Amino acid sequence: MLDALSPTITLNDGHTMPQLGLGVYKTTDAEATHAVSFALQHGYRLVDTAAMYLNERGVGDGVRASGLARDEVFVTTKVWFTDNGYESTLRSFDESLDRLGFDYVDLYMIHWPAPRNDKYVDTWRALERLRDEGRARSIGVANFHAKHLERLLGETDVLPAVNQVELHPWLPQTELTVFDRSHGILTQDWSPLARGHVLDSGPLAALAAKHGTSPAQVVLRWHVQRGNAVIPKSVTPERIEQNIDVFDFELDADDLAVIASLESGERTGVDPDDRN
Ligand SMILES: NC(=O)C1=CN([C@@H]2O[C@H](COP(=O)(O)OP(=O)(O)OC[C@H]3O[C@@H](n4cnc5c(N)ncnc54)[C@H](OP(=O)(O)O)[C@@H]3O)[C@@H](O)[C@H]2O)C=CC1
Ligand SMILES: O=C[C@H](O)[C@@H](O)[C@@H](O)[C@H](O)C(=O)O
Repeated sequence: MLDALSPTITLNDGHTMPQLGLGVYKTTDAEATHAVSFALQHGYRLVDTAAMYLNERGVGDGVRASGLARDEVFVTTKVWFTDNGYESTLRSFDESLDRLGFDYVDLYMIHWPAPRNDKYVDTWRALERLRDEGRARSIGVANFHAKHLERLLGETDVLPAVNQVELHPWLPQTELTVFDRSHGILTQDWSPLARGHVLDSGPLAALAAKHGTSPAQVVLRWHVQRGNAVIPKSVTPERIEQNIDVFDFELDADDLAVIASLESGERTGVDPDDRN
């Protein structure tokens, strides 16, 4: 069992969260169990799932199989947008906890604001209640544009701890990251490798050669060096190990300029305003 390899970040509610963790989107229960247990034994301490991934059972089993105690692992899950709304969120949360086999999660997030349904403020009130009850230690949002956050901040009492958004060299989300930070909200980057597609960019191969790393490590180093949290997904043992091995080298200003030149605005997922 390796000690924790990722530094932690203190959230605006005082809890600490590992900066880098494992994503498990598009993995079956069985794949999730293997990947989670392997990752936890190799230095990871955070796993990111969602009701929509249909693998919370596998994630819970992976945590139990790892040999770590529940309180050594930071588990995050999310309410899917079709369950946005007060009562439906409380129900969905109970179902997630049941599938995970835990009596709390470390971070519970609104998966998408789904602005046309106009239920994300009610959803947030349900999360505030879960936080008061201690069943969700921290609460956050995902896929929120600044305008969605502004509305939440204006109408509710508890600040989201995290805004988990699509972010990678093609889509660095600099303005949103600055907005989040100005409110003490930590940006957590999803699809940090643009689902693997950004890794073929020629300039990354040169940076990887310069640092004696892989292109994925260069990209993940860029994420952590910007001060964001990040959740790369892999079910491949060597990649799982490689992806957290990014805390002992530094990208310099020239490297950062090369990565900045990859910005194209291209998303791999939908724009949050279009998901309803
Ligand atoms: N809140 C939201 O709406 C969303 C949240 N997420 C979260 O973010 C996580 C990460 O995003 P995701 O979309 O999965 O995509 P990532 O950007 O993490 O890319 C994952 C892909 O890259 C491959 N890969 C991983 N590591 C390496 C490596 N070192 N070298 C080469 N290829 C590699 C993986 O292959 P393999 O597994 O075969 O090794 C997989 O195909 C998700 O799993 C989920 O937890 C994702 C999407 C939306
Ligand atoms: O967490 C997973 C996501 O929200 C998933 O729904 C999206 O990444 C989707 O595939 C998209 O294309 O936008």
